[in-house]
Amino acid sequence: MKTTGGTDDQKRRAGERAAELVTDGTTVGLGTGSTAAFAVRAIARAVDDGLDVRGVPTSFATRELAREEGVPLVALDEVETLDLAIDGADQVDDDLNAIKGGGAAHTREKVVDAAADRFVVVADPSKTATTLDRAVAVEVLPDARTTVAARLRELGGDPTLRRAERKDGPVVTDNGNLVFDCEFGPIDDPATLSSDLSAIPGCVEHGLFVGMVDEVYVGTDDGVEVRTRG
Ligand SMILES: O=C(CO)[C@H](O)[C@H](O)COP(=O)(O)O
Repeated sequence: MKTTGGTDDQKRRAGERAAELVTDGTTVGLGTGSTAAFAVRAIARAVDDGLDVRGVPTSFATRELAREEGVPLVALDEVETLDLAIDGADQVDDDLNAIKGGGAAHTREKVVDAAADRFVVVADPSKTATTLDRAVAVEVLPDARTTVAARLRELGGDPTLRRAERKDGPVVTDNGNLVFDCEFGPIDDPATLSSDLSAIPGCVEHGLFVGMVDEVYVGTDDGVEVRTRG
């Protein structure tokens, strides 16, 4: 489920500006998606120039990209905290709450992004909104998909099992689980919805990132707009 309407130039500006935050000795979370990929490539160029960093990938796809580009990696289970995480988003509201999971990587993304001292989202203008209203990705244990779907409907959601492209059947996450895309309409109270989703047995993780983002770098046609929480 890709939801982006931004241009590659906008994404590149955001990703490259965020990569400038990486300094010598930084342990950096490497996000997933086309915008975060620009940051990963920029970090790789800095590594080529002698920068000493350790990247923590948030997905199989990002691990592959970082390896190809030459970013030194450390596994998620080897770090307690990170200095910085740079990640994309599907939507960000005025309070810097975000919806993630368009690449079905939101579970590891949330672990990495939450463990970082500073979490920067890289985005293009199509991702910004006053109120979150995109479908929320919900990763579920396969055997819990029926009960979780029922609980999501009780919360007012309309869940659809995410289907794979170029494979018959559902998307299977890097963790071996399934994903619902759940429409809630405009989300007026993201914090309450986040807590309600987290409380569903069998919900491994959902894509609402509430109160986690420190800054959003929005790449535009002629620069980067920096939004800061508070
Ligand atoms: O949350 C994500 C993956 O799970 C991505 O960061 C999000 O989907 C944005 O991707 P893109 O930059 O390609 O639009």
